Amino acid sequence: MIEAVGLTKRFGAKTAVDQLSFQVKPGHVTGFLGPNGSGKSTTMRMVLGLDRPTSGRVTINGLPFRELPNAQRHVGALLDAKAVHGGRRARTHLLSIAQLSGIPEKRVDEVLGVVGLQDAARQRTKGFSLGMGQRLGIAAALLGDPQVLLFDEPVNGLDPEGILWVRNLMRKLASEGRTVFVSSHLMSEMALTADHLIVIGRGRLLADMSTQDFITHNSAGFARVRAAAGPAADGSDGKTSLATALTRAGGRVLQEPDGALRVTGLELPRVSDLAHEAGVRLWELSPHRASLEEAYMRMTQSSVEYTSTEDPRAELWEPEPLTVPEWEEEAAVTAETAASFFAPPPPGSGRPFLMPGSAADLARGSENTPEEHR
Ligand SMILES: Nc1ncnc2c1ncn2[C@@H]1O[C@H](COP(=O)(O)OP(=O)(O)OP(=O)(O)O)[C@@H](O)[C@H]1O
Repeated sequence: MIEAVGLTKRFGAKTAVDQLSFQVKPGHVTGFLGPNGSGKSTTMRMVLGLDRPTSGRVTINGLPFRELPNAQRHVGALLDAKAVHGGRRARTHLLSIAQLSGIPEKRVDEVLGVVGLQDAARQRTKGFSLGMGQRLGIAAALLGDPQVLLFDEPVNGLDPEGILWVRNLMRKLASEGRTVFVSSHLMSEMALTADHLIVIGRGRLLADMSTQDFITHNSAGFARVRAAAGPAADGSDGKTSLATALTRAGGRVLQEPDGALRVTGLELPRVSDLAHEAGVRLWELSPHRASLEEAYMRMTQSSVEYTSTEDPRAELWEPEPLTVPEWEEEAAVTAETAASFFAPPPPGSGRPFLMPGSAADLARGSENTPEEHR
């Protein structure tokens, strides 16, 4: 088991990892998720004794990595697949690691076979593709047949077949009772691979729960409804009349980019009845589930360190003025609205974790401002 308690790492004024506490248990694939720069690699480096924590501690089976007897035989890791001498052949690279750790030569050929590089064994690694490099890194991690495995972005550069292979390999390693800790920023991939998720943003813990619980807590149901173009029966704008009727009936209404409305808090038949009563014809009424990827993006959005700006194209075009109907403001500003869509708590159990930057946090005042999560 890997255990972090109050783990913190500062680089000068930069706090890369901030009071992280979590456990990674054997027999499971634990996904470690977070946006670019959120502190995943730094955390993994501290687990492996490559960076020293500023405060707090992290142990593997109760001991810091550096105090583990014959650590290389118990812990395998893929951190940076490019950290290989380009002039070396793949087999020679693995053989040198094996010899340093007292691992028999036969094992080198075994792992080359496991990762599908047997035919490239005698090629120099500088000619390797990104995907081949990843496979070689995974082979190195498997050399000592370790009980604890860490993989930093193992599917980087792999084709779909390679991604599927890594997914199955992680699951197989966990099913053998090993501790498997895998970092990624791809929520969709982790949802398929990991049983448990640890999500961080700006070095802080955002979620630590089973993948199933994460899905249940974060993929909210909603209805998509689209008013027919043109005026309603009373001559008013159909979409506005519909949104007003839905909001008055207790629904929460948000505008979709394509002009449809996203409604939570009302059953589909009720939406249909309300549209009928308002004299609005519908072109669409359908049930939907917010995707896990979307929930993850919402959760981590205020923790994203590197964000792009719009390309103004040197003022070659004028942005269109934005008109916000009255009902939209009413629906969008309540804390309940955002909280219920972004992170619906399970019935009777309260909120599972904080959603930095959500309207709910803002409504609570300075207690959880986005600034605090930096
Ligand atoms: N040696 C270092 N010196 C200074 N700052 C560092 C150092 N290593 C990491 N950082 C900073 O710490 C923060 C966390 O970086 P880290 O590489 O751990 O994030 P990450 O989640 O692994 O990102 P990515 O998904 O892009 O790989 C970043 O802001 C990074 O610039």
